Amino acid sequence: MSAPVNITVGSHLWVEDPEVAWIDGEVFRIDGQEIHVKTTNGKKVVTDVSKVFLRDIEAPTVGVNDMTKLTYVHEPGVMQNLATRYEHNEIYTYAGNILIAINPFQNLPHLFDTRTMERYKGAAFGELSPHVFAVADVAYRSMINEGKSNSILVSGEGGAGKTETTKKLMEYLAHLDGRSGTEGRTVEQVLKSNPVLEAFGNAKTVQNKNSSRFGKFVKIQFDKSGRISGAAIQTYLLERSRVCQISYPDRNYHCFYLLCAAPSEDIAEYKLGSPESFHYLNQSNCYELDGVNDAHEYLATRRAMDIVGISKQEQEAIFRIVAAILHLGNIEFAKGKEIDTSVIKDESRFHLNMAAELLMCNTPGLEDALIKRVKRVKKGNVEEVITKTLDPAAAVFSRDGLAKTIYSRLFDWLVDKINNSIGQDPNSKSVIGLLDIYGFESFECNSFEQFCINFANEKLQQHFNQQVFKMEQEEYTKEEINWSYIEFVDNQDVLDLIEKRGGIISHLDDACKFPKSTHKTFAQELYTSFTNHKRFSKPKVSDTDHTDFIISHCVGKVTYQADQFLNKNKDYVVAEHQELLTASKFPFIASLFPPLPEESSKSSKFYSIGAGFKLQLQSLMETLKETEPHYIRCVKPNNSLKPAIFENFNVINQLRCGSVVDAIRISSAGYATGRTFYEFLERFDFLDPEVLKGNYDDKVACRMILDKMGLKGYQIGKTKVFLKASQMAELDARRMKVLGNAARTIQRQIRSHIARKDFITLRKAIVHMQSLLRGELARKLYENLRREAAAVKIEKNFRRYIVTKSYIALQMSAVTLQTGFRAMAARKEFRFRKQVKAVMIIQAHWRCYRECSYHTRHQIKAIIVSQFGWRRRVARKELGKAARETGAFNEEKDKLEKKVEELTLGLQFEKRSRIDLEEAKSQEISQLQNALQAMQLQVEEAKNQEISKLQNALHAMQLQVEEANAKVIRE
Ligand SMILES: Nc1ncnc2c1ncn2[C@@H]1O[C@H](COP(=O)(O)OP(=O)(O)OP(=O)(O)O)[C@@H](O)[C@H]1O
Repeated sequence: MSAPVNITVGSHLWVEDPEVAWIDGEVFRIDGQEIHVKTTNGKKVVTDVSKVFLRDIEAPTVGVNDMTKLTYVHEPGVMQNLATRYEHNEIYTYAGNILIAINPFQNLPHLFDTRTMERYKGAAFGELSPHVFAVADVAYRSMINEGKSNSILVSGEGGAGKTETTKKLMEYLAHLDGRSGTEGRTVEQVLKSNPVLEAFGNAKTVQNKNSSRFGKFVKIQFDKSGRISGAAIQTYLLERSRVCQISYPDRNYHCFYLLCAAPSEDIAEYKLGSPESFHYLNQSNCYELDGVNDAHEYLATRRAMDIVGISKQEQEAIFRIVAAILHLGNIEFAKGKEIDTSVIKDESRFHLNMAAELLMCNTPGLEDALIKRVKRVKKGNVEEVITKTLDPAAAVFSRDGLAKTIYSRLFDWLVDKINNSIGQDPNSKSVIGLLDIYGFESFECNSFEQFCINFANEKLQQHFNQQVFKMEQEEYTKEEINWSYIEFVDNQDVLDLIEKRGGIISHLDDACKFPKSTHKTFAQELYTSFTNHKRFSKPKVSDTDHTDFIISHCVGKVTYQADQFLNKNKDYVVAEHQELLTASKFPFIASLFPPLPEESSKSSKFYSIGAGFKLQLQSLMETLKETEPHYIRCVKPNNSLKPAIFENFNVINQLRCGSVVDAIRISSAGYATGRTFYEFLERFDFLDPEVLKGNYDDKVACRMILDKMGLKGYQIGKTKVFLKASQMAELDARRMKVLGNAARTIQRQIRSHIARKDFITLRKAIVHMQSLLRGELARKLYENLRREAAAVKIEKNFRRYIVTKSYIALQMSAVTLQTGFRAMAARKEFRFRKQVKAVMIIQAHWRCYRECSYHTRHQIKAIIVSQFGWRRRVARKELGKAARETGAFNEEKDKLEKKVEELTLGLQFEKRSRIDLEEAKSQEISQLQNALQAMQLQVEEAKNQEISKLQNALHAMQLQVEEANAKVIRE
């Protein structure tokens, strides 16, 4: 970092401060090289001009998105910018190619919700505020457009937020995939498997209560159409020592505590107790995590296992092993009767039995595997077997070795199982790799784990350097463009020190192979071999027994304690352990320890963890080299008390570890893109139609395009065009515009063509469908009409039948009635006639009688009259004669008169009786007429009643017929 030269009195500067790293102040005096500054905390500082940095007092109050835009790129400026942004909850900032992600230590849901993902989908890089989604989107688009695999390297110190960031990246890629349901579940499966991996691979550390104790590289595979088609998780270097050794405030792997908090039936089955009762857990007095309920987590882990496809039996087996490891840890050893021998303490027998029961191997077998070693010594042609009992310390070592071996095999099994459940796509050509690997570690006590972690980080740093600095700058030189070189720390020498033949790892392997080696001889070897190595040193301590050594890593010096290096580097399964576990009656355990070939099963074969890790890293680097890298550097603020969070050296160290400041410089000074003329023309030739028409040399054509676009400050090398990120962005924007227009025109044409084609097909289909439908409708209509006509006909016939039937019935009844009436009338007539005849006869007789009597009377009368006359004449004659005889005559006359009078009276009486007879006759006739009339009325009434009954019946019948018709029509 070079100091500014244009400093005057009144300039605002950053000066170093022993407490807060950098503090700002104002220059009040300049004495040659000495600068006098009044700092904002009221101090007056005198410092050298080379140790101060100009402060941009006009810097935006909310900071800048991309630190290449900072007026002054230097450490305090970068720190200030990050701190300002962090205060505004802006946790992401670009530093050239790198995304700096500061751990917010709080949930910021608005930053990661689906709407935010949608916004970043396809958005041009830099268009929106910096975000982890933008990095994932760029990687995805680059993979799709360039057909090249991409990788996102997430680094940072423990607890900086690497794992969380990786999860967000996966969530975004799953969102881009946009599928739900059973398809496209790959990334979700990876995400869902996290709780399982975390339960077995994460633990509480000083820095992070959920620290991943293994490195992870998740390869997300894509098919030709850019859809996720598979994924694979590769894990690195699980911290095995943690299983047996922890110190406050760390915890062991979460799974042990989860099992101790399991439901009572599980606890009873595995004969477990509280974590305090187990040696592997009670070495640290920390058992619980703030805000975490282990009982709930146990169930959540079980659920996650279900999702990942780990069967219930497998889950039982897994937790059985975890319980067995806890019991193993409680086996203690006492000195045996013979010197340098050991026996299992009586009070540990319970745990020995439990461990044997859970591992399903016989107890004496386990006891022997823990404390006895069998050696085969060849004497001539005879092989002699010597059994040696281990001393207590070696037995403890053997016990811990067994626990670690079982645990690491279990972890590897889990990773394999998860990979099988996710599924890989063998045909996938494009991959996005997400690397979540531990950052540089430098503690008070650094052992083999820190050595490996820091080795991995040196490797990644080299990869980063090669990508960002070395290759780029080498290319500028090769292309002979105007370029001022930026110094960067090349770490090849550190890597040589560690991994090269004759380096620390090979010394370590040699020491491991040589039975008499100790950590002291190993350290001594290192001291002598690397006395003059500028990256290696020996601490200046008076203690001659110490075995520490210092490596000057690219981020600073780290002192390692070599005393556990040999033990920790050895990965082998003791032959006795292997034999015991292979013979386990528990198939799951036996499958974790498949039988070894005959010769290797007899002795324990050593496998170097360091060398294995080196190979793993080499393969990882090979993979990364084939990908387009993107970097995310996670930073962990010291505390959450804003704004003082950055006023500490730790954060500065993290930025230095990531070479953040240098990366910003190179990004702002360098050229983000260098493309060959061919590539450039292939991408941008259509920006200048003249280039397309003419037959220009590639270099000239490139220049023509760049000039036409009005770009300044680009460089044209021997074979490549070099552009700054902003220029590339400008060209890309224009390209996108032209392509967009062209695409729109093509789309318009194609859409109209497709639409027309679709329309014609649709119309044809519709017409066809219509004709089919119409035919169907007509057929239906015809059928309906036919049915209707049939119904009408049936109805008609039915009605006719009903009506005819009722008519016939009516007619019959009418005829019957008529017959009845007629018969009655006839009888009546007959009776009447008979009566009339009788009456007439009576009348005739009566008249006859009357006439006769009249005649008789008149005859009598006439006779009488004529008699009277005669007699009168006779009388007269006699009267005359009497007159002559007078008296006699008068008397006679009186007598006669009396007789006349009597006759008159008789006549009157006769008349009166005749009248009476007449009256009686007329009365009888009127009575007969009345009776006839009444009879006629009765007949009429009966007839009417019968007719109305018939009519009602007819009406009801008609209703029935109509109803039947309606039913037929409805059907
Ligand atoms: N983006 C984020 N939003 C909210 N909290 C976060 C975020 N990133 C990290 N954290 C918090 O920081 C803690 C540590 O994060 P994480 O486990 O990702 O760190 P790490 O870098 O992977 O650590 P280690 O190397 O120890 O595994 C998380 O448990 C979480 O509480």
